[in-house]
Amino acid sequence: MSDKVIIFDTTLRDGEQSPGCAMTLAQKRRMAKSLGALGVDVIEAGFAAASPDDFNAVASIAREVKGPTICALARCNDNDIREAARALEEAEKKRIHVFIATSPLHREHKLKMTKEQVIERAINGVKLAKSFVDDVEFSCEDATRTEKDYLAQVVEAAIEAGATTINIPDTVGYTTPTEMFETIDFLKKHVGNIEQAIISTHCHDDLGLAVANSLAAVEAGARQVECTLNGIGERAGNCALEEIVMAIKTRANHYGLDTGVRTEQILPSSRLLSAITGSVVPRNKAIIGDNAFAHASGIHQHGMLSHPETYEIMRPQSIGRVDTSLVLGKHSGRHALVDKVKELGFDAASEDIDRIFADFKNLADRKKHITDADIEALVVGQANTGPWQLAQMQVTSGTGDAIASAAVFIIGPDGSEHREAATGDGPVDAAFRAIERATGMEIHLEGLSVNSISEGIDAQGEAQVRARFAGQSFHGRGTSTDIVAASVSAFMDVINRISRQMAKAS
Ligand SMILES: CC(=O)SCCNC(=O)CCNC(=O)[C@H](O)C(C)(C)COP(=O)(O)OP(=O)(O)OC[C@H]1O[C@@H](n2cnc3c(N)ncnc32)[C@H](O)[C@@H]1OP(=O)(O)O
Ligand SMILES: CC(C)C(=O)C(=O)O
Repeated sequence: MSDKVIIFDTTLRDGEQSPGCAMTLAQKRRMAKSLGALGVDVIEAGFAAASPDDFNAVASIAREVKGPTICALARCNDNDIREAARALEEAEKKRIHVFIATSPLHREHKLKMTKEQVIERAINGVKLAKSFVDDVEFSCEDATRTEKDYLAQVVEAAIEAGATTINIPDTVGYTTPTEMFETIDFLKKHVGNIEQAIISTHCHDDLGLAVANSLAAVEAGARQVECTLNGIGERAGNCALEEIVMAIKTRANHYGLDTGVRTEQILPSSRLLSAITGSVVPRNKAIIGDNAFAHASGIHQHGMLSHPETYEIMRPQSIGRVDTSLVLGKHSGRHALVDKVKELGFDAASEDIDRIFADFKNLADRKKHITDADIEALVVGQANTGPWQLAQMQVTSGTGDAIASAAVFIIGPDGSEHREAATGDGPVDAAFRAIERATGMEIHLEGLSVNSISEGIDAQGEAQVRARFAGQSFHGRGTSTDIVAASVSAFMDVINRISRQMAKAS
């Protein structure tokens, strides 16, 4: 049996079936290219018969995305299969995926078909698909609630009719890892021609078991896993691509298997999907959540500083993240604090670490987010203000042809008054330019993010600015109920940190 697990991505088909995740044609094409770069083996591009837009999405992905096999889903009905074949015409490598439900519930209440009628529809569907393409996948929808003997009969008939991949979906996320293992094992033992097809699995996450069930199927001999980026999909979602891929990679010592995924592309692809669908990844989400490689407690931070493997089973770079983050807060200890003091450019050996640590603990008890500027203020023993003061600011912006502009009035370190104005791509850009003019500092902006730190229409926004000046990195933070004011305050924070550093060095 091969030791490669085929990664079948269904973000654009099952993923799009999650409420709120509908994508436009252009967004699907962009996502498909990203999936190609990620190195998935199969992209299920859509359900061609569902709508003209779905048809066009499958057709354009088939035309444009080279590398992965492009797949289209179809019911066991002539029109769906013909539409799938037509949409796939220009694909370099193509697959038609036909399915029909096999469980008693679906047969009796939904399809209103007998066992024999379902088998007949499955055979006819696979044969028709086979008349268009060599690569035919057949799925027994709701397989995990289907009588095992009957499931084996359907699978055998589908392979006999020409299916080259047999998918065993846990359509409603009902099964358990042990049951999934037993189901695949049963099929291997009771389907005479099973060796002629690749066994696949497609698990939903209704009980939070999609990845565990997929891994159990793989342990039993499945060599294709169907999954979606960020785990999006019907209801609670599908098996998350990033989780299954990293589980197989990280526990290669256990599974002895591999995928062809370029894992360092996981985070960029995941972020693209979030941006496109607008669905935010929870902070604690495995692999891709903001906290997945963040450490906040002192004992863990000390371990991480001593050896990253103490508390990390994967390196953040392996999924495309720049680095681990040690987040300073009320649970941090002295080791992490000293590390941060050094990172900020101070000579920790000559600082009064006992005093700084005591002040830090006091501050952390009162403040949720401790920033670099806070630590710097603790080290230099001064409040995090000045020497530049923003006395006044006015911005204008609008839509269409309106030009964003800003005027600032800034008091310099020696009490001098600086009034400047500038235009920009938006009010924030205009304000930053005006501040640069007023202070005479040219800042290379590397990033700006604004997050809400409280709830409601009067929520506080927290802006974080990352910038470079004279080859050094600086961070600034600002808060306000006005996001332009928060951004400007963060930029002023950067200006002041640079000035303080320059004053100290001179
Ligand atoms: C588990 C899964 O994720 S399966 C994929 C689910 N995805 C989707 O449904 C998204 C795309 N679907 C659609 O756009 C629409 O449902 C369409 C265009 C496919 C069909 O629309 P309609 O013809 O209006 O049918 P509707 O969706 O209301 O009902 C489904 C019909 O397909 C039949 N059907 C369902 N599954 C299958 C199947 N695998 N093979 C054959 N027939 C099937 C149902 O019995 C029902 O038939 P009926 O109209 O004769 O009663
Ligand atoms: C069509 C099949 C594979 C499916 O999406 C499911 O059963 O969940």
